[in-house]
Order: sequence, then structure tokens, then C-alpha cells
Amino acid sequence: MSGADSRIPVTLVTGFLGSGKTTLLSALLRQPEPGRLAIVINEFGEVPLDQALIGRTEGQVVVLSGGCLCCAIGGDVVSTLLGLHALRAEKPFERVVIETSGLADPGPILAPLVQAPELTGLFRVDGVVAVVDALQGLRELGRQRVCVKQVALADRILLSKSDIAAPLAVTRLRDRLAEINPWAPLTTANHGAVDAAWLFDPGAARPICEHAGHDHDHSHGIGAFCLWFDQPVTWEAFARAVGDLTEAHGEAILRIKGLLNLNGRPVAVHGVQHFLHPPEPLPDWPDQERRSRLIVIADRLTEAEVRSFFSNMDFVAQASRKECADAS
Ligand SMILES: Nc1nc2c(ncn2[C@@H]2O[C@H](COP(=O)(O)OP(=O)(O)OP(=O)(O)O)[C@@H](O)[C@H]2O)c(=O)[nH]1
Repeated sequence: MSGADSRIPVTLVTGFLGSGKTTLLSALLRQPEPGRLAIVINEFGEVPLDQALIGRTEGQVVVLSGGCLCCAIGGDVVSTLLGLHALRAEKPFERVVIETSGLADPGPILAPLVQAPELTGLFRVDGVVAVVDALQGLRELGRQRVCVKQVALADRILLSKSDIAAPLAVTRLRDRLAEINPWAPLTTANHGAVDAAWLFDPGAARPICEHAGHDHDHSHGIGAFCLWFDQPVTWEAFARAVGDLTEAHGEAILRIKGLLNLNGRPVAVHGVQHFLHPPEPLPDWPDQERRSRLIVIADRLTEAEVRSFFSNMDFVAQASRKECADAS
């Protein structure tokens, strides 16, 4: 750390949908070394789940910035960080980590940090960390331009899920990442287990002018649906419905994320494209709500099409769609 600079460092954690960003933050919060972190989460969809899934934070500040990604976040970054700064006397922290939505272009989130006069005296960008899914990364880099942008802007690349990816696929992905961004150091991390000192290495950030630019081409046709289930569900029925959905619309399903009431117990579920991760039982319910909630982020699918696959699970109390609209 450059001794004279008293501004608070801000690290941006980016990475495509389901790549393992929340898992990384959860693991970081369990380490003693990183000091007190303030976490800002920006999620795509109306029912935020990451805050619930991130687990206990032992007093660290967690601010949830909902709404729509990079398109609308510029002003939000300013107000969120100013709000956070005002809380500092009450809840001290040494670093801010912003988890962006998986669909977000990091450029416009960084822009106010280096341009907004209200922020530049208080905060400094410490670096951009891109989490890349070893299982799906190569495919995503081929299909989603925003994913390439996330990697291109990174100062650090973290390869998740290499424990479940074929070694050859990991090698090919590493080659591709090195083509896109040969400067960023890369490491692998199982379930977010990474040395905080590596992640938060001061001085890692490249000149901020390289962070310019903004793509909106990720937005068209991508929407998030939130489905609610009134009654407890069984894993068999849920997995069958998701299996049928991904078989029918494999390419269009980008992310499935939920908190299920599985026979009365809270269980987190994650699907990334066609891959459904094993269910993760949670120790407690994060809030008073006991209904299952499921977020499906899909490319050019209607709500009715998604909903029909869950029609034989006691369903649907409420459903909503949020599109990533170009707000600029
Ligand atoms: N096997 C394995 N699973 C992982 C690893 N990292 C994350 N996962 C799993 O991947 C799924 C998605 O992880 P998240 O941390 O929620 O991903 P995310 O990037 O925060 O997702 P969004 O916020 O929706 O973009 C979860 O089931 C995690 O347990 C890893 O290194 N290995």
C-alpha cells in the first residue's frame, strides 16, 4: 500500500453468471486476513438472493444494490459508496468489494470511481478480479461478449471449478484467457479458497484508461424471472423440472439460482447453463419467508415458457420478469 494514500481501496469482482463470485466473497469473509470488508452486491433480478446465500458476515457491512446492472448503476455507485462511507464511523471497514452482476460490463461501474468528484477523494480503485468458470468459461467466452470484456478488464483472474472440469478443457481455457488478457496473473481456486493477499495485491490495477468503454449488447432479450412455490418441494421433482427445461432450451438458460424449501429445510440451488450443481443445505433460513424462490435468467425465452416446466410443482404464487434495459 502506498503509505500516503488514505483513500479506501475498492476491488471489483466480476465474472459471468454463476462463475463463483458469491462463493469467493463468502470464502473471503471467513478468512481472518483481509481485514474488515464492506461488500456491495449488484444483482440482476427483483428478488436478491446473493445476500441471503453469502452467509454470516460477522459484522461486515453488506449493502445490496439491486436493480439493473451496469446500465443503471453509475449513479447508484456514487450514492451507495457515499452511504457506505457515512457508515464508517459506526461500522469501520478497510476495503470495499463490489460484486457485480454476472451480466454487467465492469466499465461503467468503474467510471464513477475514477471520475465522480464526490468519490475520487474518498475511494481508489484497487483492481478488478474476474472469476471464470472452468467448466463453462470457454463456451461463455465464445457466446457472450460481455464475458470477454470482463476478462479483458481484469487485473486478476480467478479460475473457479477446475475441480470439476476436464484438465484438457482447463488448459484450452487458460490459453484463451491468455490471448484475451496476457497481463493478468491467474490462479485457480476451489470454492473461492484463495489467498486474500494475492487477490488484494496493491498496485495490481492497470491504468484506468484501459477500463473505458461500455457494451450494451448483453442486454437484448435477456430477462430474469422469479418464480415462487407455495409448498415445500422435493429434489426429485425440482431436478426433473430443471432437467426438462435445460434439455428443451439448453442454450437459452444462462443461470438458475434459488432458495428451496426442501421438505421444510432451506437449500440453496445453483444451475449454470445446463449444469445443475448439487444442492447446498443452509444452516438457517436467511429471513422469515418459507416459500421456495427461484430465479431463472434466460436468453429470449418468455415467462410462460419457463413457467410451464414447473407446472406440476405447487406453483405459482407470483412471478415477475425483469429485463436488462438499456437505460443510457
Ligand atoms: N465444484 C465447484 N463448485 C463451485 C466452485 N465455485 C463455485 N461453485 C458453485 O457454483 C455455483 C454458483 O456459484 P456462485 O458463487 O453463486 O456464482 P455467482 O458468480 O455469484 O453467480 P451470480 O451472482 O448469479 O452471477 C454454486 O453452486 C457454487 O457452490 C468451485 O470452485 N468448484
